[in-house]
Amino acid sequence: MSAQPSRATLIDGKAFSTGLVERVAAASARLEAAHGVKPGLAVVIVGEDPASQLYVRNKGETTVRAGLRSDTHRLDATTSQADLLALIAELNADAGIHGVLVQLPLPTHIDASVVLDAIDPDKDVDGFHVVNAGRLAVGLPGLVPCTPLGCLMLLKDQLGDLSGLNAVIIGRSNIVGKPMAQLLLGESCTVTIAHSRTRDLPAVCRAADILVAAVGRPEMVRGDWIKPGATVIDVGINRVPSLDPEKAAAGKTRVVGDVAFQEAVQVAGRITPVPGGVGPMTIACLLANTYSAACRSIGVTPEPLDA
Ligand SMILES: NC(=O)C1=CN([C@@H]2O[C@H](COP(=O)(O)OP(=O)(O)OC[C@H]3O[C@@H](n4cnc5c(N)ncnc54)[C@H](OP(=O)(O)O)[C@@H]3O)[C@@H](O)[C@H]2O)C=CC1
Ligand SMILES: Nc1nc(=O)c2c([nH]1)NC[C@@H]1CN(c3ccc(C(=O)N[C@@H](CCC(=O)O)C(=O)O)cc3)C=[N+]21
Repeated sequence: MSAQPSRATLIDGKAFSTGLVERVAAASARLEAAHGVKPGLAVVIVGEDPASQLYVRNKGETTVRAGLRSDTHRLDATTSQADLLALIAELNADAGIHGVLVQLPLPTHIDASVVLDAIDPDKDVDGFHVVNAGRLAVGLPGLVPCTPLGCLMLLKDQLGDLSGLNAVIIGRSNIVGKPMAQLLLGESCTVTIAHSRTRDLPAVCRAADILVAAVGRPEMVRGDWIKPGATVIDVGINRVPSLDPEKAAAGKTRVVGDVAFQEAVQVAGRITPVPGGVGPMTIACLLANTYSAACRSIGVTPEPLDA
């Protein structure tokens, strides 16, 4: 008899996010009944990037399904930075809007950091404003970036107390890697941030009890980079040609993560799939942040939304 290879438990971000969206919907309905305030999210998209259009549509649909207000502002790719800043100023001043998200990437003639820092930090539901990055770094309450927040919720749900665990994050972007590191440090993990200059990345990864891959390179993390039993969170969303050569020739694509899933699933203890893992959590956390921002705008303490 040959030994069965062990298979990791799948972390079902899609199911978790459905529950989180339901909790946001219920808490928002109570907020509206008690205080007459319906949380409102404004999403601004500049240009026609098809992937961005898809995410923006998903966000809008989920927001409306949760009973929140959702406004989408579609601006032409040639919109000037000044016109974009003028729209943000309007949204900052709009009492019916509690969350403002400017979809990234922006066209190259616009300076993203200027635009992100023009958003009122208390409406910055992406958590990208320098003030919110600072609050997270020093441990003050603030709006936390949605993708790392969603990863942390999944990790706590799976593992409970994270203190003392070795966490390795591959990627040091301001929107995923750095805030993920801050959150895990806040949970008393021993945190390593790896990036393109890291020496012997496979060896660094093999020390991880928690491995978060946020690289943007399809299936870069191999099975033999993973410590047996580790928890693997795959943030990557990469479009690659379809496996079927005919479909690939016709331009059909599929989505894969930054982790070679078929290898990793044989070694890891738990792993998020792509799709159906971190992606849906990002959208659910955006709604949770919009709900919290709406509460704080009227001085109400948000209800806890953890499972
Ligand atoms: N699921 C979701 O909701 C979301 C998914 N994503 C996905 O997550 C991934 C990361 O996104 P983002 O953080 O914006 O990406 P960035 O491109 O901003 O950052 C990528 C990071 O990976 C590092 N890196 C690149 N190549 C290597 C390598 N060969 N070895 C080690 N490190 C490397 C870079 O290092 P260096 O700094 O040295 O260049 C950089 O820090 C993407 O696939 C993106 O699509 C992003 C946001 C939300
Ligand atoms: N200001 C800003 N904030 C963002 O949060 C932001 C952004 N800009 N620009 C683009 C990235 C990417 N992003 C995703 C959101 C949801 C899924 C998602 O729902 N994914 C599904 C479907 C994946 C698919 O099939 O395409 C899944 O993984 O199951 C993915 C990626 C948010 N981003």
